[in-house]
Amino acid sequence: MNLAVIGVGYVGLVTGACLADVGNHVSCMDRDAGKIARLERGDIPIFEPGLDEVVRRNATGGRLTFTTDMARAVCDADIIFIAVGTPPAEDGSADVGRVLEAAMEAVRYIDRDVVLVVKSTVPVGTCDRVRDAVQALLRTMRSPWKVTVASNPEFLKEGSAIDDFQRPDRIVVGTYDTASLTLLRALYSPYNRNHDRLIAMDVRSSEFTKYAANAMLATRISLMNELARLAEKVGADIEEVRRGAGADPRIGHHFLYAGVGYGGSCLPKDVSALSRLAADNDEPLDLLAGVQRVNERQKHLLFEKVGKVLGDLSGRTIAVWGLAFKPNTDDIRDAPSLVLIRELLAAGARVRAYDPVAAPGVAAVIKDPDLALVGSARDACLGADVLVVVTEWREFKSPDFRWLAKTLNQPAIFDGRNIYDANYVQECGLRYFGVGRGETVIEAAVVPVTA
Ligand SMILES: NC(=O)C1=CN([C@@H]2O[C@H](COP(=O)(O)OP(=O)(O)OC[C@H]3O[C@@H](n4cnc5c(N)ncnc54)[C@H](O)[C@@H]3O)[C@@H](O)[C@H]2O)C=CC1
Ligand SMILES: O=C(O)[C@H]1O[C@H](OP(=O)(O)OP(=O)(O)OC[C@H]2O[C@@H](n3ccc(=O)[nH]c3=O)[C@H](O)[C@@H]2O)[C@H](O)[C@@H](O)[C@@H]1O
Repeated sequence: MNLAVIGVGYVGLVTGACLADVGNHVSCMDRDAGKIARLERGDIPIFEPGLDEVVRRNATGGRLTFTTDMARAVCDADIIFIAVGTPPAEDGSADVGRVLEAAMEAVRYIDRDVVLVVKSTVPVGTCDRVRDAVQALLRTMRSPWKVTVASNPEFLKEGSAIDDFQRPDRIVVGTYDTASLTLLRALYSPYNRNHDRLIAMDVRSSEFTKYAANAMLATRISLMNELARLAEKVGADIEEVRRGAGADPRIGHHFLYAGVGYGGSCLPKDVSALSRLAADNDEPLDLLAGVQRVNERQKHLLFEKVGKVLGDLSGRTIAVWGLAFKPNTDDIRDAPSLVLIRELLAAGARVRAYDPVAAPGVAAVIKDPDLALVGSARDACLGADVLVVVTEWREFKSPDFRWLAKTLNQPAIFDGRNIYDANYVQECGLRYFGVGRGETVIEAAVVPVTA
């Protein structure tokens, strides 16, 4: 099929590249000329494992092209995907302005009947708005073409986006008519062969499903983070609790990790947008308000812990491992690391931070002479008092603890992701502070620090 993808970000680029990889011809359009120029040179603007290979293969094969020109992008297209951003507006709702704008601009240039698929995450009712606006435009233009709108939210995760797209748990499609459902079913058939993963529904339910899923995920994390705080107080280890509770198949082991709060471009903004939608419809979601509150508080946890142990942070040097909001991405949108670093700097500390890929993003948003973004995990620890682990990149999982014990001035690790064995770390000569891992461990480990 001939496809156009409008908005070439984490979702648009993965969608375009993967759909080209199964034989479609995909034209990817973005209004960011710098991004398109890089893509045309074969330079992938985001870090996403495996993406560069799929993009190169399909660009070389002539199935994947990039442009800033909407007319070029949509000519010949049977299906147009809208994958532009839907960032939070001031009141917490999702700003769907770019979606409407992109849809209207695309429709101006169509040269056949098309299905216009909204892939961006949008509040319930947005596809109705897009449909109405587009129909009005077609009437004004006296266009001979028919545009059918459909909803097809994306569930991929950054860091495993290619695999998630190619082997989806489910493909949710919301349509107003059977013809567009038939077309989308055909488009997704390569991912749907052995097991029917396509879940067809009405458009509003499809839009809602995306928010419900992210709200559910955020709720699990906030509940675990809240339980972790209590576990610490009552002398339990949240890691043991996670293993025990998660063994119940109704609960499951996935997405049950206590940590430094959820970040990224989606869970925070989608929970906030859903809360806004609920309030606007006089059905406030009390539970989600708590989920958000817990998450905001959790982002301060590491700073509080470091302060509790070191006391006055002024003049201290803190090593930070991990800046991206999660491993295997360079995305720092709403990353807990930013909250921690800003708090440390405000308290007068110096920060030496390392991330395998996300440092340039942080350098662009925090410009402070007391923040050094260094080239390796070891380098971050040189001259540092303590080490704080914020993102669980694989390369941080098994460090040389004895080297750390010798190198850090006040040998202590604050493990924001509970990736280390507390006993072993302590045996190696470091104090250990995890998340929700027992007040007894913490109490025993805390020793006064001399300046
Ligand atoms: N990042 C993720 O993992 C996921 C994101 N989503 C949703 O997908 C949507 C896109 O998210 P991302 O890919 O992360 O965003 P992004 O910010 O990485 O990319 C959006 C792209 O759209 C372009 N754009 C904006 N307005 C445009 C317009 N009028 N015409 C042409 N291009 C335009 C921007 O220049 C940018 O390159 C959002 O609604 C998000 O909630 C859904 C699932 C996963
Ligand atoms: O709508 C979206 O954009 C996407 O949002 C999330 O994907 P993503 O933000 O890429 O990353 P996640 O793996 O969900 O992690 C989100 C945050 O939660 C944190 N997290 C995750 C899992 C966990 O057990 N504990 C925990 O603290 C991560 O560290 C990270 O900060 C969802 O998982 C995707 O299904 C969805 O498509």
